[in-house]
Amino acid sequence: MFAQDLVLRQRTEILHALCSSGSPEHLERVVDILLAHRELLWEDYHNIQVPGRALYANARQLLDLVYSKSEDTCVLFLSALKQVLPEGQGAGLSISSCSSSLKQKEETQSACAETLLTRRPSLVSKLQGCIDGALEALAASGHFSPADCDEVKLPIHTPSQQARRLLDRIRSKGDSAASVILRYIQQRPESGSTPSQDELSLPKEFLKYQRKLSSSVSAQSCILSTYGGTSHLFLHDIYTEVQLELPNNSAAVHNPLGLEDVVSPVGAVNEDADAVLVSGEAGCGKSTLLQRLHWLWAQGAALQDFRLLFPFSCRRLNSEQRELSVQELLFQHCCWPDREQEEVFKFILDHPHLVIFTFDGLDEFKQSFSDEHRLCCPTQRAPVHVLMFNLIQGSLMKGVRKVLTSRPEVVGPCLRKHLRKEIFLRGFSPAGIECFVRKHHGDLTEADMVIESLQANGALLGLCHSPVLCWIVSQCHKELLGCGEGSPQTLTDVYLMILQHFFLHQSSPKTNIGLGWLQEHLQTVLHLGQLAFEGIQKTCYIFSGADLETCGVTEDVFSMGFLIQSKDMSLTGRKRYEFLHLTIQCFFAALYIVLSSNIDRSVIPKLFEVQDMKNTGQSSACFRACLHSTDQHEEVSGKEPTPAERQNLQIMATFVSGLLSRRHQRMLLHCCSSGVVERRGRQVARYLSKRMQKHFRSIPQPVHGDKKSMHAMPGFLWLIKCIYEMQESRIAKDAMSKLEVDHLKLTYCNIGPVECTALAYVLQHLKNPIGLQLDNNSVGDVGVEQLLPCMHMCNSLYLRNNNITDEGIRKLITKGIQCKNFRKIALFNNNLTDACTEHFCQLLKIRQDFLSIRLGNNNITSEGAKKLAEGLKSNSSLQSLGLVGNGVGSAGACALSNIIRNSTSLEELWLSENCITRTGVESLIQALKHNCHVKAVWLKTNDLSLEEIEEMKLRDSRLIF
Ligand SMILES: Nc1ncnc2c1ncn2[C@@H]1O[C@H](COP(=O)(O)OP(=O)(O)OP(=O)(O)O)[C@@H](O)[C@H]1O
Repeated sequence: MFAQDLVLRQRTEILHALCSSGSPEHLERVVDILLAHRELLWEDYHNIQVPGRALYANARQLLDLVYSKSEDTCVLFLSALKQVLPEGQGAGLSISSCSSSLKQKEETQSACAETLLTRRPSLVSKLQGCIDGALEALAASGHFSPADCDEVKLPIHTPSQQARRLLDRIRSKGDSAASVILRYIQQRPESGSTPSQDELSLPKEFLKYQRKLSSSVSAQSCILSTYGGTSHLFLHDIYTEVQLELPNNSAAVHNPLGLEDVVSPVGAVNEDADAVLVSGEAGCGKSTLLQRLHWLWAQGAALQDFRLLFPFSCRRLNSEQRELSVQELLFQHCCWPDREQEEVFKFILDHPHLVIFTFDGLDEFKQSFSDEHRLCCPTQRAPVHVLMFNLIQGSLMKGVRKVLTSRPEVVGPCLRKHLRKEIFLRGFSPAGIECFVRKHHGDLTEADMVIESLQANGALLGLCHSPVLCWIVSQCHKELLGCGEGSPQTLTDVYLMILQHFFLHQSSPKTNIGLGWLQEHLQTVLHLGQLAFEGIQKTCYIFSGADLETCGVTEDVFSMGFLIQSKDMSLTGRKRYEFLHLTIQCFFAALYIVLSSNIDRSVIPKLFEVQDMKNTGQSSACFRACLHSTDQHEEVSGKEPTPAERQNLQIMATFVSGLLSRRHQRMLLHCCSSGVVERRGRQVARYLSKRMQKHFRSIPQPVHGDKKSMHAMPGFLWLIKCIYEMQESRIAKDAMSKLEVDHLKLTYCNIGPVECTALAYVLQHLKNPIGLQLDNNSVGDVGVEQLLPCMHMCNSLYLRNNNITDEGIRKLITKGIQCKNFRKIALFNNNLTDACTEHFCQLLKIRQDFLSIRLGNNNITSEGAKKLAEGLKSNSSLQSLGLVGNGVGSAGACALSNIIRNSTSLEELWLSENCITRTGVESLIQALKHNCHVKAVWLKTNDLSLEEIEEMKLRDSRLIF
């Protein structure tokens, strides 16, 4: 449905949403946005805001005007409405399409007055807190009379209305009054991202171009593409905060990063570089985060230091065959200036700090990043990859800020040295999952039921940290709620659910009951599968009509929702298509491998050799050549896969494992002979086992006397995820039977809840218990819960820096108490408070063989220390207690002293950085007099003077300052 229709049909609801509070604020904010985008003219504004007229009448006038203007105006109006209305209030309002055709409005304003208009929404909010100062500045410069000031300050106006009246009055005072107010805001210390000096003299053509680009970016970013196939949804309605972290996420744990921190100075490691990288796994929300930034910029709500934002999609840049200059790249791929191109471009070149580029999906780019081919001249033509790499490293257009997104594997040292900073995107937090589900479901009861069913299924909840999976699960809530015991456990289960969901929506419910639905749609699956499979082989994610035709994909497939029309900011006019999401393309490719009779026997083994490809290059060539009857043989077969391609192949292999698992074989038998299905299933099981054995053999032998320790090699996590997809304990047992290590180290491996599920699934089959070291990952409370099934195989568990809270500890310790092998735990730098010490107290009371508890860098106070002391009182085994960097203070130290006095096991107590004063240390000294077991008490960086330290050192050498 078109936006104009929606404005008409929803007139009553819109009027209610705008006016029911009785305040004109919503209406005025919508008008601000429309004015800023020049969708309303100044006369329109006066026709709407008639003083003394009823609010409803003003709102009706606005609706009439918007409706009578154009589809574009209605699109912007609806999106402004969504932006302005409080959460939930605009839930029922929707939009069906968003046209990106742009109009050029008559340009009459001079530069500063123009800035006041285009920045009206943000200026209204900035001026609210400083109306008096602004009026003083205008009065001092002679632009405002006392009567003007009184008029603005009328007590009936709210602060935001005063700000609007002030801006309205400045309009009639001319450009120099406008420049006074811009300068005033700029000079305020707290003004943040205010207009710079340059803005005061921005050329007219540049401003026009800026407006055109902004409207274009706004139209491109307002709707979320995953909802494009079957329904339309405003990004603003569904966008949910995601977790952003700096590489050393200790700062983020205590101080989460916000969206604007992507370009803020926080975490910058190389001030000379201009490129920021946002990295994260497939489907974790990188493109959506950029889309949100684009949208906020176009609305004047973020990144306002940048006057121009050029959004690029690497996926789309792949199809650019021509050599281009930078100017052509910007204007042809993003937005074309209607006049004075040279002048506009020159201005851009002269003011790089006003410009930001975004490059989405660096991993999808066909060429790997390289800085070998240098290019400095912005008018020189070059292949697009050369241009892009030179822009990123700053040899072209130095000073332009760049935001890149990519999957992590793809970022090599060559790119890394050009990065200002890297930010990890970790998908949704548990609260984010709930928030997303609530936004997705208008119906409260339905949302509650979905949340409840997720909470009852830890594996699925873990998967939902990935926004794309959270979207699938929400989309398929009916299937989810109806499946009872058999609710999805694996990635494959979730993708099968969305497949079934789209198919069921397509046909009559009766015909699809049972396992026959796949058979019914087999031809469609195979056609889409072939398209996906061939695409993956050629690094092709965008398809032409001809590609579709070659694979037999017909028009009726579009309405199902798997394929969407590709967004394109360039104006080629040709229709292109892409899968709803890259992971869906991988899933169809996997279905093709599993179901097609044209697939060569060697494809599955080759797929599982993907990890070796980078070493030999040979397997990849074979894999590429496996495709039956392809013309691209020669073109593609000799080339080594890029890290991103390798990752896609890994995702496909994961799906192939899941599809060929015994639990899904029955469904496949409706489409394939049992011989084929079983043979392929056996092949997968054999290869998984073989790969795992090979992996274990590569672990170096320990030096004599040392424990045998294994640091996970690349591919280990992928292999265990494949094993988990198979859901056959026999395979997990077989794979683990040969692992003989004492310590398994998986630090800095991007381990989240999903990986924890798979780890626990395989580790529970170990022959002997191990130390499991998972420091510096994103395990979180959900991940902790997923690890519980393998706790009995862990003699020590290291979970430093993993975003774990007291709730996670509650579950962990409740289980840990029952696991007799479990004796050591390290939880440095998590989000723990005194509440967790209650559980440790229990553990200490019950387990007289527990050896070490490390709780450094958390938020434990004297109360927590007292609880630990209570537990220690009846414990005779603990040797080491670490509380560095908490806040136990002297009261905490005194409580622990009471324990030290009688302890026969404690050897080391870590109390550095704990605000302990002389009183606390004195009490420790007294306790140590009665104890000869304790070897060291660490007390560095506490509240002690140098003299006190010198004196106390002499009193007991076991105190370490
Ligand atoms: N912050 C968010 N709020 C709401 N939904 C989101 C958010 N992030 C992602 N999604 C949902 O997840 C889908 C996939 O996200 P997105 O395409 O941004 O992931 P990605 O990391 O770019 O994936 P890939 O690396 O495969 O390109 C989106 O289409 C959307 O439905």
